[in-house]
Amino acid sequence: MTLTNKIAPSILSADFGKFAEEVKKLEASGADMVHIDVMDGYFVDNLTFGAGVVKAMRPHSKLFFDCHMMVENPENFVDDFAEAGADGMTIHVEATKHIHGALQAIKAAGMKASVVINPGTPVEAIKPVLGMVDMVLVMTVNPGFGGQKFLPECLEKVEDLANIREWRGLDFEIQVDGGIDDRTITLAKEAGANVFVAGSFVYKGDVAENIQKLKAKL
Ligand SMILES: O=C(CO)[C@H](O)[C@H](O)COP(=O)(O)O
Ligand SMILES: [Fe+2]
Repeated sequence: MTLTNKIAPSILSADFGKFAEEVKKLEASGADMVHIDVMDGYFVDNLTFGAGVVKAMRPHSKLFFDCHMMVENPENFVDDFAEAGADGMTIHVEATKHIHGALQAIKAAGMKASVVINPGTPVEAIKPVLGMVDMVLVMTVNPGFGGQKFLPECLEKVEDLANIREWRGLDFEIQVDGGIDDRTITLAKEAGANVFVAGSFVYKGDVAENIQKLKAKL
């Protein structure tokens, strides 16, 4: 199975006053998707934006809108995000009592359905849903804020997921998120990840140049 390597810049580190311009710039700069960090102030200690902002950005880009839902009970937001034009929703196994049903609802709404685990959550917690997801996100920082230090101990879970995928003949992608730069991306790739979220690294300086620096490592 060959999975394409992808760079997913996180607009969490972009200028919140210029999202239309920022997503256009990402498309012109060779980004493969736009990573949209939705935080509710409950699941994590930070509050960002919701479906209204996704809807406002939608006319400005054809890129895949990859919504990382750091919200309690993400199943309550499926219809709003589908209507807003989200392409995929990635939901935390820690945030719902009904992970299987929530993933089913995302698929039924026509979006890609993905699951995410925090640094303290084992792969075992998501084994029952691995056969139904498009992507597994392994957090490499604790969720809530950009600019944190990469946690290398999370890569063991990336390796385990890549092995399970092979044994079971599955085809989900493996994404990493948190502290990805032009050094840590290589560690994550070697562990078996193929989708790389990067916020602070991409937005420190020239966006296009930084995306190319990451792509050069893949
Ligand atoms: O989900 C996130 C935080 O919860 C962000 O996507 C992530 O932190 C990206 O930012 P950086 O590359 O600066 O670590
Ligand atoms: Fe994220």
